[in-house]
Amino acid sequence: MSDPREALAGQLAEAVASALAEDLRHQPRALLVVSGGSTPVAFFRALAATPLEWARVDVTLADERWVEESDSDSNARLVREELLQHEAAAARFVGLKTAAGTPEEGAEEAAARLEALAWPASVVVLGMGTDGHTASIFADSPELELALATRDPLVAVRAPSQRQPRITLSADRLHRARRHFLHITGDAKRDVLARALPGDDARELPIRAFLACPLAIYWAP
Ligand SMILES: O=C1O[C@H](COP(=O)(O)O)[C@@H](O)[C@H](O)[C@H]1O
Repeated sequence: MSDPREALAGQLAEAVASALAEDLRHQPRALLVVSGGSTPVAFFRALAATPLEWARVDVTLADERWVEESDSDSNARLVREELLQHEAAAARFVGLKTAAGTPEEGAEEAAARLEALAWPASVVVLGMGTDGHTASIFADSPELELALATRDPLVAVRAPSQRQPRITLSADRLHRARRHFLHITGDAKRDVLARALPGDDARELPIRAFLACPLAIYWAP
């Protein structure tokens, strides 16, 4: 039997590519918002190998750690190394990290970059941590209420549970997409999602902010 996580990544890549192709039939460019972390690597590799009019695709991130792109924790680095390859090398990537020293100082420039993109996004692919966070919307961050409520596109985040400051697309901006996918693997994340589904307090489990809209859940053991 094939590796279930590889198979899941392939199925997700197929669904995302087909959504992008569908939107490209009636608009000049399509926007794809992806998450970082470890889960998306197999998905990025599968998507990068998929034929598509990539030169008409913009890619940005749901969130970023405020680290240099040379840092192994950089989500931009992950996207460049794993997604913007092969067929997908022609896509245009717009990162969230700027030259500013802090996400608070860099948020305005990053927001201006986002405003130049064609919203609504065609697809947002969310991830989720075992603490129920998604993007960089963390239950323990002082910016939690802001990230869930603001109409601003970005929020600078300093969560005590995280080593680095971060920047995240707000829940409102992440909602501005035609299609939402959640990509998770493993029993621990399945159990967190099972706990999140019957409740509605996104301050406890931020993933709940995305359970009230259509969300295609891609899970494998
Ligand atoms: O910190 C992050 O975590 C989540 C999940 O990451 P994973 O390593 O468990 O796959 C991710 O969705 C988010 O973009 C990332 O910055």
